[in-house]
Amino acid sequence: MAKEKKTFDLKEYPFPTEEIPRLNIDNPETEKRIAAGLPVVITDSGLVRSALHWDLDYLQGNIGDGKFTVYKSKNKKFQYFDDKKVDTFKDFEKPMEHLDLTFPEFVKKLKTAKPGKDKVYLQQALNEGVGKRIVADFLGFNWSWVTEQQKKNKFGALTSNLLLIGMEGNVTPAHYDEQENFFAQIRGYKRFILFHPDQFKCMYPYPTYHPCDRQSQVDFDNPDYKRFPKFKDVKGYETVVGPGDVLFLPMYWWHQVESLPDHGHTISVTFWYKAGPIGNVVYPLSPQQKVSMMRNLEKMIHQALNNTDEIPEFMQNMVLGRYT
Ligand SMILES: O=C(O)C(=O)C[C@H](CCCc1ccccc1)C(=O)O
Ligand SMILES: [Zn+2]
Repeated sequence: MAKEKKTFDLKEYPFPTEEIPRLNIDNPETEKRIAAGLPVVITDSGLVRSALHWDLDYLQGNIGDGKFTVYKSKNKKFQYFDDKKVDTFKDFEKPMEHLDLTFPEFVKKLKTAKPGKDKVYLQQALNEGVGKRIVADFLGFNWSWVTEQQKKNKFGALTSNLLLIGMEGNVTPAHYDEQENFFAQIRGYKRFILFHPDQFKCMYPYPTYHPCDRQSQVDFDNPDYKRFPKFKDVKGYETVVGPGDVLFLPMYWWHQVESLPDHGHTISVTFWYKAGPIGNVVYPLSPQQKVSMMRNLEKMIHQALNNTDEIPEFMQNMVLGRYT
């Protein structure tokens, strides 16, 4: 008997979305979608079968007594920013605070946070510093399947497994990553809203030299349609992943991630892979290739002018009235 479809009371956004297919690992369609660079929720993969018992107590007792990267935000949004680019933007206001806490310190903050007060989000790459039972759980992941997918789809090297422990209601605002990602959900429920890379014109990312490079400037909770008029035309895909689900999140696909309110804290692990070799170029270029090209051109102009203040006028002089 098929599992009854779980339904959730989800916040409405001002754009249409379609459901991302949920397919069993043995369904031939699943590998077809991965090969086509399309998102898919893979059920029954057992990818993180050895971690499904993880909860705060178990992790606190076994993850080790090192420090963990924890972000603190005054609101529910945890917008990533690149520390290395902060000083090129004098008036940049950090959207969240970076703390280094022991696991017990993190758990205490998570458990004593008052609603609407500071929220916290642990985001730490799993490395050899963890306790031996966590190492054993990590070795118990379904590495044969995920490594087979890496090879079949000619992904590059595995770069990191990020452990994510978020409070209910935490939001990672819309952004894209330059890596392929198998996102494994261990505990709690996360809503993913995705947009195809060809929606770049509706998402208005920050400039590449900005600390929030790769992040959309549009606030989904209060879109500024004057500055970002094409956001009105955006269309997305969405799903809610629960324990044991794995979302294949293809490189350059935009995504916003929300730990469902009122469903408790969430625990997830990412499997990020570098892009594979480019191979021969086929025309017309794909949206992903065009985004990569735009990034390279922006970086070249930034380097050549060697002055961020001159970039807007330079770019506008090149395009306005000539290509518009
Ligand atoms: O797995 C993904 O790609 C996600 O976006 C998951 C997201 C947290 C990601 C944090 C982050 C964003 C950008 C750079 C480095 C780290 C969540 O689950 O809240
Ligand atoms: Zn991401």
